[in-house]
Amino acid sequence: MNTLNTTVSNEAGLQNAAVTPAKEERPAETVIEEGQTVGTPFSDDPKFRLRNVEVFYGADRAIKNISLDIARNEVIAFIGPSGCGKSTFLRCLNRMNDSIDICRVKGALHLDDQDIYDPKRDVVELRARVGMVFQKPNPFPKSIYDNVAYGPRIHGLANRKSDLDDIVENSLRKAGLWNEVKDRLDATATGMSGGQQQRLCIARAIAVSPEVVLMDEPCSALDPIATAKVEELIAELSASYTIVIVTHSMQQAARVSHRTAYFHLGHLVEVNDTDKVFTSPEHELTESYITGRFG
Ligand SMILES: Nc1ncnc2c1ncn2[C@@H]1O[C@H](COP(=O)(O)OP(=O)(O)OP(=O)(O)O)[C@@H](O)[C@H]1O
Repeated sequence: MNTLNTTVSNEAGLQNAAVTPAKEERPAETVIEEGQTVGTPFSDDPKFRLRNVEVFYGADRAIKNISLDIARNEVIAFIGPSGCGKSTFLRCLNRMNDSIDICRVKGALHLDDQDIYDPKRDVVELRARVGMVFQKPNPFPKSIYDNVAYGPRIHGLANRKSDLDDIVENSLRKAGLWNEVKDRLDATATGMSGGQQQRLCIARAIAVSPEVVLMDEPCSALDPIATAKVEELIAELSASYTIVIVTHSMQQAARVSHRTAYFHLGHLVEVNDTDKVFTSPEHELTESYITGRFG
């Protein structure tokens, strides 16, 4: 395995010196061994098997030799300082990085033993299996009904109007939104509150029966009440789906996830059960981050 010792003081210092002068107390001698994640990055029942993943934006390497399994039906949280590569790594899982011209992904990335980056792979079908919810709710400027019906329609999941009605109702129920919107399904989605819009986007993602839902800071634009609703929803959805969530809120990671992965400067430093990460992290850098010494 390619090993590179990187003193964090140098690398992080260069990147953060201008913006975080008060938080420079990180352990000066901490060394990140590239590709050497501590804890439990692997699983006996992986949904995703990701090996030696590297992501480049032009010549810049944003993800550095990361290997990780994401287990079936687990909720795993990605945490770490801004710019450490959480979103970039998340977007590899359904090839959302394909739309960025200068982005190149290397390594072996498998979903149920199928190569995600197989050139013959149908990316539309992949994204139906691996849905995504973004930071800002992004409903289509259409009715509530049409937002949820959109995916099932383009994937031909319903032959009759009554089947489509059932999918829409079930998805809105699972997203905890049915009772709030059942009498105004024809109203425009952009007139809903931010929290409702985000739950609508979750309903839209699950309407095509995905196996995985990726969430990139899904609550960052929501107030505490709407956040609590989305977190409850994540707990309920985890019975049926594999969920990967990027979050800046350590409290949120602690509340919703089974395992937590700590990223640092493009490295995956530690993956462990969430309780362990927040009570007795194995890596010095994880501890520094969760105790607020930097980030
Ligand atoms: N489209 C892009 N073009 C060039 N570089 C990018 C692009 N997107 C991200 N990067 C760079 O890749 C690195 C990782 O960024 P990424 O957004 O994945 O980090 P992050 O941990 O999700 O950050 P944040 O918590 O701030 O959202 C950063 O150095 C960032 O500047």
